[in-house]
Amino acid sequence: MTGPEQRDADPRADDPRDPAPDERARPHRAGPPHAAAGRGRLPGRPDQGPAARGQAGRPGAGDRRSGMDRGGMNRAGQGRDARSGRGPRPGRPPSDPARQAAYEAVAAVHRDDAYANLVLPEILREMRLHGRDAAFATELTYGTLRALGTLDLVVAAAAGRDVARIDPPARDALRLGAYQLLFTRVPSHAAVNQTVDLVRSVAPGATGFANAVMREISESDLDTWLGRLAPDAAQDPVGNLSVLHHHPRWIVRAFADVLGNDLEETARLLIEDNQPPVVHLCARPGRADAVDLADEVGGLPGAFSPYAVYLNGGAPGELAAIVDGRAHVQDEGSQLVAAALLAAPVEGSDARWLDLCAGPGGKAGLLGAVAAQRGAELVAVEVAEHRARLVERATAGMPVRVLTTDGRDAGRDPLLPAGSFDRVLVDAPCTGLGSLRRRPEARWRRQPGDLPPLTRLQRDLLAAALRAVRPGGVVAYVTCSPHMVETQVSVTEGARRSGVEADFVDARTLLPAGMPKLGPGPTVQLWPHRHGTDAMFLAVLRRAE
Ligand SMILES: C[S@@+](CC[C@H](N)C(=O)[O-])C[C@H]1O[C@@H](n2cnc3c(N)ncnc32)[C@H](O)[C@@H]1O
Repeated sequence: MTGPEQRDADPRADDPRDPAPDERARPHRAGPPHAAAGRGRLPGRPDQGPAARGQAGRPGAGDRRSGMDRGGMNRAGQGRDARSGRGPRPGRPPSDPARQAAYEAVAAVHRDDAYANLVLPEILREMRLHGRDAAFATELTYGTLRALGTLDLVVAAAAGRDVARIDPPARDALRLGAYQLLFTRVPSHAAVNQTVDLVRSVAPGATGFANAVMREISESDLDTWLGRLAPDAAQDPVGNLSVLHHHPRWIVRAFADVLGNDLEETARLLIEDNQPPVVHLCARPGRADAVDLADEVGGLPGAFSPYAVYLNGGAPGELAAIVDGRAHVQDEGSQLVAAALLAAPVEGSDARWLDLCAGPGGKAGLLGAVAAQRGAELVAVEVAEHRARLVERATAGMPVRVLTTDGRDAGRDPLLPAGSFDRVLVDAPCTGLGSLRRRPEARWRRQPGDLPPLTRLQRDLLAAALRAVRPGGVVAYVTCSPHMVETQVSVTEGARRSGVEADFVDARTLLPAGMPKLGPGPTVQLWPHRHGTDAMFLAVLRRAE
């Protein structure tokens, strides 16, 4: 992806809400966003086997580069040369290239803390996989990682032991095999044989074990396994949803809390979270018009944001409009919350805007484009040096000044003086639970223990924003998480601790007319299953005169 929203190894491990670089647009669904098919089989493809597909493109042992060459960095920012996992052994019969690629990606995610959306494209490139093979490898990787918790229950039940007690290479191969058996149309015999071949090449001692486990899994279909393994819906509804829809229990609980404990709606959200999102473009104001851009790229104008275009397919990074800076890849929800900051009425001066958490620059790209139209200047603050450079790239040619500094110092830092900005955006670092569609492994990596440090940061950043905004000016507080403690609690606490008097603006009035299901206000929570966007939260505060 060439757009500014590309995520890299993330020092803050915050909300990776942006479209994944390898993400391909999926066909747009007509009509309002709706719950997709339940827990049935996902689209797979008939297995052709390595013989039918030929061996072209399979790298020999000599072609294999070290893990460091692909996938680059892990979450800790370490190179992958320290990887300890086993690749296929020379001379052993490897499985087919698509499955091999998926195995390598899943293993890198678990072994090296890699991000699937970064590591998989590298592996596909290295293995020279394209077309159907690349699509199959992507489906296997993303599907396996999304459904991991449920797959692990199945593998453990079939193996008669917890997955923690299975050798990691065999465990990852079995997870991929179970996914093929239960979630795709790959014929059972092919899923079993290919998985056993894969285990033979990565964990030869476990070949017989893998064969037995795969055969046991293949004895029952997904519904039967779920019926056996999911807690009873009447006794433990959250646990039941957690297994049925492959989300950790604490995340299901958090979503249900925000959705008023409506478990049917919670299920619709979980189902939507398991779908790859449609890729959205933002037609940059003054540089492109959304309707014209939709024509140009063969997409559809967005349902809500005046800047949004839904892509129908293809690689967004290759589009001329992206390459020449007329558009960038950005979820429609992100566009809406950035535009809401600009829609809030302010009296008097309106030329100094601040983006307090700007990297990698998606919203700064939109705010900067409007600043150019309105004769304003945007100061974009980002604490991480390399992300600040991404903001510069995303806002090239716009009236944007990028500062690499800590946003918590706003209102004290002479470069960000108190009471000097007319509009301030706090797009706070968060758990990213609102964009689980985009990062298949994220739901299993995130832990409740991530919340306290993030919420402290959120409150401090909001307090700094309230110090930096002038009386009568507005602050938009945004997260890509619907978790109550990151939204309502952080806003209330941040505002209280700032010592600055401020009032809520009804954020619903700042969104396009006719948007459905925005709740009672004054804050707004967007949802994938209601609006087709990431689950963005928006609160708008006006500093008292
Ligand atoms: C949710 S992301 C912002 C996304 C961005 N607004 C966009 O639309 O592309 C949060 C950003 O805040 C940055 N950040 C974290 N702590 C910060 C701090 N104390 N001051 C400034 N930026 C910070 C992170 O590095 C990260 O780039």
